[in-house]
Amino acid sequence: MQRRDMQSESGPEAVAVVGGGAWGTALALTALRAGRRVTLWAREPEVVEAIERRRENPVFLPGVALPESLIASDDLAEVCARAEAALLVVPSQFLRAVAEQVETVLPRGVPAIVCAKGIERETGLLMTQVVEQAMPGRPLAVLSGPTFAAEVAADQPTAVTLATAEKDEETLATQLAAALSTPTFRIYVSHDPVGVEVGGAVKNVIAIACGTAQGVGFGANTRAALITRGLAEIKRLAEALGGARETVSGLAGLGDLTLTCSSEQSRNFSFGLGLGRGQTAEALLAGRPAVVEGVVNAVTVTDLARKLGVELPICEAVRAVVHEGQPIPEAMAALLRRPLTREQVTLDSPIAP
Ligand SMILES: NC(=O)c1ccc[n+]([C@@H]2O[C@H](COP(=O)([O-])OP(=O)(O)OC[C@H]3O[C@@H](n4cnc5c(N)ncnc54)[C@H](O)[C@@H]3O)[C@@H](O)[C@H]2O)c1
Ligand SMILES: O=P(O)(O)OC[C@H](O)CO
Repeated sequence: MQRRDMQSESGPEAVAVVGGGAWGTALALTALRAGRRVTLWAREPEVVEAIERRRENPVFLPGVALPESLIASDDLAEVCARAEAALLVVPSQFLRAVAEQVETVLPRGVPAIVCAKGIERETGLLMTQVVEQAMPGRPLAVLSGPTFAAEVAADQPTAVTLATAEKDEETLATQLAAALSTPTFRIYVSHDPVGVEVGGAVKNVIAIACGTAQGVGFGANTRAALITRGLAEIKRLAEALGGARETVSGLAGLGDLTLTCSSEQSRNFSFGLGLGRGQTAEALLAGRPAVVEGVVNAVTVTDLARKLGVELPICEAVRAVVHEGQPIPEAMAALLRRPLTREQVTLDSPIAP
């Protein structure tokens, strides 16, 4: 593919960020740094009030100073009225309901960019498929990759993937990438939303497995095995859904998997760590405002894989431990008892520089 000068594309000036959690707040800050006018919708009036009065989101992203130019509101219509692009940044299981509301107030033809990571429980649909139903006919993209909100907010160098749903949406993808990139937030363009989204959903579940392994006292060997075999699970599911294995080797697959599986900053990894140390899932989740997507996605990805006849043994083990009460040693023994098999590693096609 020919390389294009993305800076020359003109994109949206006004951006609505729908979702005032950690990631929505960090993305709002990034869009401001990229020179956009940004409005942020938060569901909780106390979050809106704290941003407007104290210039901070103490509930979801404490300690990060937010500039005066960030306009926050709990009125979705006000936030979306003049937007030229909308970032949808609510947890996966709430995305449909929120997208349906956004559809009623976002001007026609304005693109929606999905920033949630997961699969919908009731339908088994990917997030862009959910939004296609909730906001029919909208130009659509998905943004994903290795991004801890706090590090993005701190302006640390970060790279992500932005994929458009339609192959012929090259202009949309490049415009959005140019509009939201900063000197430290580097957006690569892809045309494989399926590969991008499967990576984002499944890595959360594998991160729970890695945290659990560390929690019970296993070290680097076990983590490397889980990451590598977890990547194989992502590739199998992505391919079964029509995605490309090359995408899974990229930022939204291997990149995000490596990040989330290796750091206690990850909510999913630290949830697993707690499980491995003997805490219950209920106790670990009680009273926390932040989402641990891998908990529900352990069910959604395995339900989907079972329907498609795809084997995801690590995700199944996480589901059994978190949702079915299987003791961790039993789940680990079952994984290790699986028949020995050939390691099927096919080379990806050459990648453009
Ligand atoms: N935090 C990160 O570092 C990060 C990075 C990349 C992607 N993501 C993804 O972004 C999405 C949002 O995560 P986050 O980290 O911003 O959330 P968060 O854990 O910081 O906050 C929880 C969010 O859920 C919202 N919420 C709670 N109940 C709701 C309801 N009934 N309806 C609608 N919204 C409701 C809250 O308003 C809040 O915005 C998730 O899919 C997550 O995987 C997060
Ligand atoms: O904290 P986690 O585990 O939800 O991960 C956050 C982001 O998805 C990392 O890319």
